[in-house]
Amino acid sequence: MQLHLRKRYKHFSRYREIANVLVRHGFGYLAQQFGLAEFTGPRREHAGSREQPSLSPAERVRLVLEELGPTFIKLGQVLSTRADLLAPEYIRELEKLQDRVPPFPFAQVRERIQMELGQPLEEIFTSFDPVPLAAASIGQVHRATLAGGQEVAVKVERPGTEKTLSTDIEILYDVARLVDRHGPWREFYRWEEMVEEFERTVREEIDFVREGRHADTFRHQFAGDPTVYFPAVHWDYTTSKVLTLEYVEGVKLNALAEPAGQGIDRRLVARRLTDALLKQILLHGFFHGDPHPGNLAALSGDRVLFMDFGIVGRLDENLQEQIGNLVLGLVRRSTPQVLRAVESLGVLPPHVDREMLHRDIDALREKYYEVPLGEISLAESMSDVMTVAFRHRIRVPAQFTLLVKTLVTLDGVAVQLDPGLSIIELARPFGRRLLARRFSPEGLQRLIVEHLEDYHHLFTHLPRRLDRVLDQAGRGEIRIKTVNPEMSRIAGRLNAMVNRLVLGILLGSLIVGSSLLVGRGYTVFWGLPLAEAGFTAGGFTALALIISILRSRRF
Ligand SMILES: Nc1ncnc2c1ncn2[C@@H]1O[C@H](COP(=O)(O)OP(=O)(O)OP(=O)(O)O)[C@@H](O)[C@H]1O
Repeated sequence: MQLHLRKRYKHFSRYREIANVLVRHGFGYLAQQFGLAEFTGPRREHAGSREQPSLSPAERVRLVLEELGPTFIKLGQVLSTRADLLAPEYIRELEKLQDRVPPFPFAQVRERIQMELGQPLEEIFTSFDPVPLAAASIGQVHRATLAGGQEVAVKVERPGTEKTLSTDIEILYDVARLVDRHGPWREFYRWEEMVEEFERTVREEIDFVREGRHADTFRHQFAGDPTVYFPAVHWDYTTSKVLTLEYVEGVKLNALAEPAGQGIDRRLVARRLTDALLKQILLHGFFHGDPHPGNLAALSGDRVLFMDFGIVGRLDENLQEQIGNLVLGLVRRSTPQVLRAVESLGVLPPHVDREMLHRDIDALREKYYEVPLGEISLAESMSDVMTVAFRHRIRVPAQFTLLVKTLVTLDGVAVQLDPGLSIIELARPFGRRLLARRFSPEGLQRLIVEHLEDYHHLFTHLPRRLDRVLDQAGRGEIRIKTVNPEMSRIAGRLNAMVNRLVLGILLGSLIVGSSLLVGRGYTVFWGLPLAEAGFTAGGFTALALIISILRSRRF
């Protein structure tokens, strides 16, 4: 297997780094399969190998990704949402991937701000805390005050992020194409497509203008809602590499340790958070894709603050409809309906064992049949569904897996705040609303208007066509013609074979017949002996037979 030559030399040192990390953690065979073996010496595998027999393969995968830096950490985090692709032990390990890194120096923050905003830091801000509030691999957040007096949180991109990302993504593409062509898993996964999807996600995440727009969208959708809050964006001080947000002080949900701590009603916060996310998912089709407790805080009056809008999920109408069916299924407690919706969401592999799939689906139905709605854990039921998808290699859309991951994260956060909370119970009114919306006069009208042209065509032509068909049926004149292109090819071949057989028999008879007539003195026209005439005819027949065989390329 050969990697693309030009790229190989352009990114030589990075390739070598990746190969060595793989080998060090006992994945030398993978380096080989990914075409990276040439970047490591054969001895290194043993000399540098840090493989610890006590660590499971999943743990070692996590260590590899952590060691390879931001792109691979992100890759691992994205993969941790793909319960349809990876076994549960890998998902659990990848979920642990930490994006905490040492902050980059304040001098670089200052330089970046001046370069991006075109003014020295001191002219824009009256105060700027050089110690970041948080530092991640893509950026770090500083607290500051604008010249106008507004308190802000400034997120600055880590220098070199773009370059490292581009190199790593080029390498990932290169390896993916190679694996698609020769790898052992090419039947099941389209690796290049997966890298494309990943690239789209991370590029979106490192573009702070997009993140700002996401924040604005949420702010707009929840304008006037006193239960949740989304910080405002200071667009004059925002570029793709610097994001300036209104600073909002709250109690992070991961710091809400005491049941009655900090005068906050944990149950109310849990309920409001769940409600807001369900609204985003089921009504707006646009949701916060990373609601972990570090990205959420409680404000006074138990208002929920959302932060970090780098990862958002979008549900197109079709997906929203299927998810709507899923929720309706949950509300009606009809597991078959839930599973039908999931089945129609996914891409079934060509050789799926349908019988086994249905057996698994039945087992799920039985598992949840007797359980009261309020006691069903959303996280558990979703992961059960994803396990079935994984077992049968059903590929589900990335947006759906992000949704599942979001719901599972929400389940964790909300249940920790209020162990008695049931997301499924809270989804019930949305289910009703969805039903009402779908079957309301406006909903039906919208449906009809959307399909008006199709219906118009159908209704204007249908009576005439129906009339003609019924008329023919009445006269017993309906003929059904089946065309099988394979059939006519086989028939053609058979014809040729029979012709050759007939020629062969004719040739045999001519030779035998003519031999019997030799020396008998029988003649045909112009005194030509009959036996010779027979042999001549045999010669021509033999020639025709040879030509026919040669033309059929079956000599
Ligand atoms: N508007 C804000 N007001 C107050 N603090 C904020 C605000 N935005 C971000 N922060 C603080 O900065 C931290 C990191 O912000 P954010 O999550 O956006 O950065 P990140 O680099 O994407 O981090 P991660 O990927 O780990 O979530 C938050 O956890 C919070 O403490």
